[in-house]
Amino acid sequence: MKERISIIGVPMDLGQMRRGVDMGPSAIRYAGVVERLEGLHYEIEDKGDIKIGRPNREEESSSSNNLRNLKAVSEGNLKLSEQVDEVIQSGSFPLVLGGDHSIAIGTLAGVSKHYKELGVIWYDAHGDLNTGDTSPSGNIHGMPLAVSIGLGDETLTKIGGYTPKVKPENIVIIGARSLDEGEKELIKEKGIKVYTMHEIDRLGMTKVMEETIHYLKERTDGVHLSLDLDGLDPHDAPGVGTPVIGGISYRESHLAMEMLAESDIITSAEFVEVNPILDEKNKTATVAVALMGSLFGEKLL
Ligand SMILES: NC(=[NH2+])NCCC[C@H](N)C(=O)O
Ligand SMILES: [Mn+2]
Ligand SMILES: [Mn+2]
Repeated sequence: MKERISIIGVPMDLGQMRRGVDMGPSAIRYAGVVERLEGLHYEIEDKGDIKIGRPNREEESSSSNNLRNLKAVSEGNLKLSEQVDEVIQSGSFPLVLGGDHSIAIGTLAGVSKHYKELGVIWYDAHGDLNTGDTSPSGNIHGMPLAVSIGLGDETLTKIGGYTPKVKPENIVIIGARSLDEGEKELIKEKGIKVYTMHEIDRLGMTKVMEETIHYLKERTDGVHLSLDLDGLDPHDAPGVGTPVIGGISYRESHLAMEMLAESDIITSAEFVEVNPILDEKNKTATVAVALMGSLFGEKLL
């Protein structure tokens, strides 16, 4: 892992309907992310927050493409992609704090320029593989993984000036338990590797992570971790906008992060969907920071 970590906050809440997730970066900072990682002897640079515009009501309501707030979401993601690109160029590790999951579009647009065969671990209850055509909600936070493999509206797929960002065979989804019909079809059609809760129960997290790490090590030259806090069970991470019961536990998640730290394959990361308004005393942000600790090598002894 690199010695310097650059934190980028993205106060984005326009990729879904529940306000408050724009305060995620503040909640994560308040939970002590900088101190925690400094304690692990990294040099931390907090780049502050990307400015996210407000949607123009008229413009958005006149568009009929099933992509809510498309303009403001794509503009925010363009700025994010530029920041992430700069951070990597400066030799630092980009750690992006969300914000709803639509920001993965910008993160991946910035990261992927630097790798020929970028791998992605998508730790999430959802597949986020919808397009405007398949989305039941029109919420762009349900679309970033599809966008990153080049599917969906050009305004999103072209961010960064190239498409696609990731090959479907370089993706591993972990924790899935809520997939829309179109997403299920896409997973089969593209051969995307998925560990649903069924496989996690059956194999155990140790085996799931061993297989994931082995799989990605063989075929990629960098791996981005996109961790949606709703991948965890809502008991452990209640402050999320689209909770789904029966999720990955706090313990299993720590184990997963520790195994990633040992493997040394992660080259960028983002933690998304922390919504302090829906949270219980900042529990979800605190869990996010604890997981970052493990991801960056924290050990008890
Ligand atoms: N990043 C997330 N929390 N995504 C939830 C997506 C939910 C649903 N599949 C949709 O497309 O609307
Ligand atoms: Mn999710
Ligand atoms: Mn997600």
